[in-house]
Amino acid sequence: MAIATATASAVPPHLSQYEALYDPSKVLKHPEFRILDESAPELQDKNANIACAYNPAHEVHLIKKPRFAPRPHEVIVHVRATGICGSDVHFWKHGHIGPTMIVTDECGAGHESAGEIIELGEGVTQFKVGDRVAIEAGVPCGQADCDPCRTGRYNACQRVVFFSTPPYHGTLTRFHAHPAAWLHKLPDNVSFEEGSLCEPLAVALAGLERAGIRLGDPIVICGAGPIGLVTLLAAHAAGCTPIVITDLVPSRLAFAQTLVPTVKTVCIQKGWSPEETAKAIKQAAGVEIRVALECTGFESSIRGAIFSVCFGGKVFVIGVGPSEQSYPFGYCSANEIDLQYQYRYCNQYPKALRLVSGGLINLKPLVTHRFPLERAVEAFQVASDPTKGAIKVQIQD
Ligand SMILES: NC(=O)c1ccc[n+]([C@@H]2O[C@H](COP(=O)([O-])OP(=O)(O)OC[C@H]3O[C@@H](n4cnc5c(N)ncnc54)[C@H](O)[C@@H]3O)[C@@H](O)[C@H]2O)c1
Ligand SMILES: OC[C@H](O)C(O)[C@@H](O)CO
Ligand SMILES: [Zn+2]
Ligand SMILES: [Zn+2]
Repeated sequence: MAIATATASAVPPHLSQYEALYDPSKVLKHPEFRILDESAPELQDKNANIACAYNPAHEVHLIKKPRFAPRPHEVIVHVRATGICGSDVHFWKHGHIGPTMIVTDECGAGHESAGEIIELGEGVTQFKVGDRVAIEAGVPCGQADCDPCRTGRYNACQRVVFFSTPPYHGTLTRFHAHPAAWLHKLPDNVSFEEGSLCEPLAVALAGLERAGIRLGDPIVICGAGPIGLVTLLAAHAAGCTPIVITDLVPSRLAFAQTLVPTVKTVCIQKGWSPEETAKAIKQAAGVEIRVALECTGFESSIRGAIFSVCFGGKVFVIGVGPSEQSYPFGYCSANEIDLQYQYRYCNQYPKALRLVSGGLINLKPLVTHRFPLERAVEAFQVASDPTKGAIKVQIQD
């Protein structure tokens, strides 16, 4: 399914306000809009709607966006914590994700956010000013003529407004307008920082759910980046054992062991064949592996995962890599290997918040670097530089 970047014509009337609100031509041509350098006086003004954006010239900078009044059924959130996702960095560095999500203009980053409601639009009854919320960044159309929305698999909605995917500005901003229906109240014992981390956790939870993970499943997780690590935390909470995790970078595997000391680590050596990768994984597991949760998207890792699971096993690919890849058809066919893929998530935020609030998943250690909003450009540089050793870089306001 080509991931459509919603255009004005495709966005139904009730979402057109987002097209208007977030369409670059409406934001970038607004009299208040400007690109800010580090000496801009606006950076001293806590009422200025500062945001962080990337553009087709592969620049990332601070911008001043207009402040918007809440529309009916919408609220204004003072965004207090935003995590930088690898996808934000990818849009900045490469200008696209897959064949259709292209940066054509300045586009605000960020889709892992939580904050405090400061203004209610008409008709909002489920929240009050001061409520603390996690922002679900994908706002589907909810129309009766849209099967995915009508059947609840709204991550497939072709009219979705996914904030930070062009043309929609993201939630890495001081003040963000959002439909109240796509906010989730934070339990009192869940911080803004944890609320923002519920976005990558939602990705992992959707993967475990659709992969049919069960108590006692022997699994391998390929890749120990933020997604692989939240997947590790979720799989451990779900009672998977043994869990093997792989990566190319020893420090990321060491970090994984601080999160789940019983995890078995495999450092993939350059030049290993997929069969050698699988052999190392199987040796580390000591038992047959039923499911591989692949969190890199790279062909070599996916192929290694295929050879590592048992007859009738499953490779569930959360990673997003090159659009065209090859895989060992004959081996998959003769071993009844199920291959499954995932695109974002649906219906996961309430579960994510329950697991964090209930103490089953501790996300706090994932945040390794924190920056104030005014230093978001520096934060992006740290997030994009593997030598800095960041796992999750958070921007807080
Ligand atoms: N399906 C979705 O909805 C969804 C949502 C968010 C992110 N993602 C994707 O998940 C993937 C992981 O995201 P992330 O933020 O953790 O990325 P990341 O780049 O921070 O981490 C990827 C990790 O994989 C490791 N790696 C690379 N090649 C490897 C190999 N051959 N074997 C083992 N490890 C290898 C890297 O060293 C790195 O630590 C990305 O492809 C991202 O686009 C998918
Ligand atoms: O966490 C959600 C993912 O990063 C996004 O779907 C990205 O891949 C495209 O916007
Ligand atoms: Zn993301
Ligand atoms: Zn829809």
